[in-house]
Amino acid sequence: MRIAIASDHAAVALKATLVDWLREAGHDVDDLGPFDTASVDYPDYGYKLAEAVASGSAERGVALCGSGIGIAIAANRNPGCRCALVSEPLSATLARTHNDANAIAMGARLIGPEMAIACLSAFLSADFAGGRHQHRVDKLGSLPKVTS
Ligand SMILES: O=C(CO)[C@H](O)[C@H](O)[C@H](O)COP(=O)(O)O
Repeated sequence: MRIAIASDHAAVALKATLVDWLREAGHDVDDLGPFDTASVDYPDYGYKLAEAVASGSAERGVALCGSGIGIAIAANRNPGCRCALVSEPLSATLARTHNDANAIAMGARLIGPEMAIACLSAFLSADFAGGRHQHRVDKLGSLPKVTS
């Protein structure tokens, strides 16, 4: 599977760990940066990550920052990106089965590499269940646009 991954400065080390794990598992990885720990702004990398999954250049996305919160908010500004903030594997599975999430966000200052790998593994191995969940996911894409 082609997977895009991006972080901010707080999650560069976790990103490197997950890139290695993904490549060892046979995935094609687009590492969208950053590549050192100089301070950067999570909206810029959430934007890039969302663009990769929304455009179809990546099938799945992984978004990382200190808490996972900021980069998830940024990624979800793109209507083509459904990014779920997770910290344990059941939520990662449900993000796929119920929400058809195409990206997950995790917080490098909140969970360790083993838990992050467990979440990512669960996310990548689960499929969207469809059925009653389909029209709910469809509604996410057709909610009225709020301008104020
Ligand atoms: O968690 C984050 C945003 O939700 C970021 O990764 C940052 O860690 C957070 O904003 C704190 O910023 P800092 O410059 O690393 O103190």
